[in-house]
Amino acid sequence: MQIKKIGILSAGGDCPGINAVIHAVVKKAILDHNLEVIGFLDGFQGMVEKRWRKLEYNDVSGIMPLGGTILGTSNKANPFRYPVWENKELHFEDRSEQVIETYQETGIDALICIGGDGTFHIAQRFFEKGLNVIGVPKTIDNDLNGTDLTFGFDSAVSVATEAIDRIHTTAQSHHRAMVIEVMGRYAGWIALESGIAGGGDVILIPEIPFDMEGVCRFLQKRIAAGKRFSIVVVAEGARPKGGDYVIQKKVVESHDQIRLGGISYLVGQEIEARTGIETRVVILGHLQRGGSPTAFDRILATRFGAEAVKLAVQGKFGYFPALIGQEIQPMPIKEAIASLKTVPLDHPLLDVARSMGTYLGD
Ligand SMILES: Nc1ncnc2c1ncn2[C@@H]1O[C@H](COP(=O)(O)OP(=O)(O)OP(=O)(O)O)[C@@H](O)[C@H]1O
Ligand SMILES: O=P(O)(O)OC[C@H]1O[C@](O)(CO)[C@@H](O)[C@@H]1O
Ligand SMILES: [Mg+2]
Repeated sequence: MQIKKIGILSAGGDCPGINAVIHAVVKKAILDHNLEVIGFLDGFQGMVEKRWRKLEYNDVSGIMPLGGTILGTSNKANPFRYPVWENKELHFEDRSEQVIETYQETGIDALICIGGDGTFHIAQRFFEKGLNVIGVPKTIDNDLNGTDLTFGFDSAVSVATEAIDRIHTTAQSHHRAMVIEVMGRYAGWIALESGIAGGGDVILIPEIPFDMEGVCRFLQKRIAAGKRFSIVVVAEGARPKGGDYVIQKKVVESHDQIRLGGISYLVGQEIEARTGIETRVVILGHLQRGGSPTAFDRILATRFGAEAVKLAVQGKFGYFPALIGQEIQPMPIKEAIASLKTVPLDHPLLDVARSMGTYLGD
């Protein structure tokens, strides 16, 4: 089958590099294959509501370094369980048929879905319903299976590392403990990598429930050794042993309703109460998702975008381009959603952190 027209959408949380994917998809589609490209607005919401725009070559000029996504996104619009508010009451409806209608009406031959695990779940269901779907793996969390890396992760780690560097100097000047909370609900990749890059003294990740007493003992030992400040990097999904997540709010329309945030306050309060060390807390939050992608993410996003077009032209539907070692390889979307890619307890970076004298809370 020779394809003539493709659609593209970005769904789930935004992250640096989505525009670099759109840039690559549109350029390669037009330059190498003379395809027409349309972009659906706000993820699957735009397919349900029939909102899209044509993407011409000039529309993507200069967007590579821009954060966010020029198409908009939604992390609530699951067409199979679409949130509908009526008289302030929420109910869910199956709007998947509308997506299929939009796909057919627009005359696209393939749909490129840029997203994380949630988006890939939806994409896989549409693939099983007969749509020609291709995925592009996005998420700052790096928790998608089947690919060594997702784009967005390197940018988030860079932002978090710079923040830790800045916090280091004020911690040092005031002889304080500083607790920095980074994103990562169930996977501690951002905390682990930015913690190592920023020289964190303590790194707490969701995969290793932490011992609060151990954290306090460790900080006191640092003081006894003449280190008058400490940096504690904590993932938002980290939990004390026997304890639970700190939930900031619930988003009722979401598949995973909980939004985490605030574990750093608990850790900071406990440090101050148990050790008397003056402590301050910083939550980086959505700063980690905003702004310009790193050069690494621009290149990875460009490789993914170009490969996604290649997969579409080859008719390799139900697949996404994955980074395996240095190579980009086609991987079934199914593979990516089989389970979440958390930090394995025997991961070499954990050993590296320990060898640097970092305490991991266990
Ligand atoms: N397991 C699932 N099965 C079906 N739909 C899901 C699932 N998880 C999430 N979704 C839906 O997929 C959409 C996007 O999910 P989510 O907000 O987690 O973004 P994502 O694509 O996983 O990217 P990220 O997690 O990086 O933000 C939401 O509409 C959500 O309701
Ligand atoms: O943008 P929202 O809805 O606050 O979601 C925040 C969540 O999304 C992510 O940024 C990406 O999945 C997580 O790290 C974080 O827990
Ligand atoms: Mg997700």
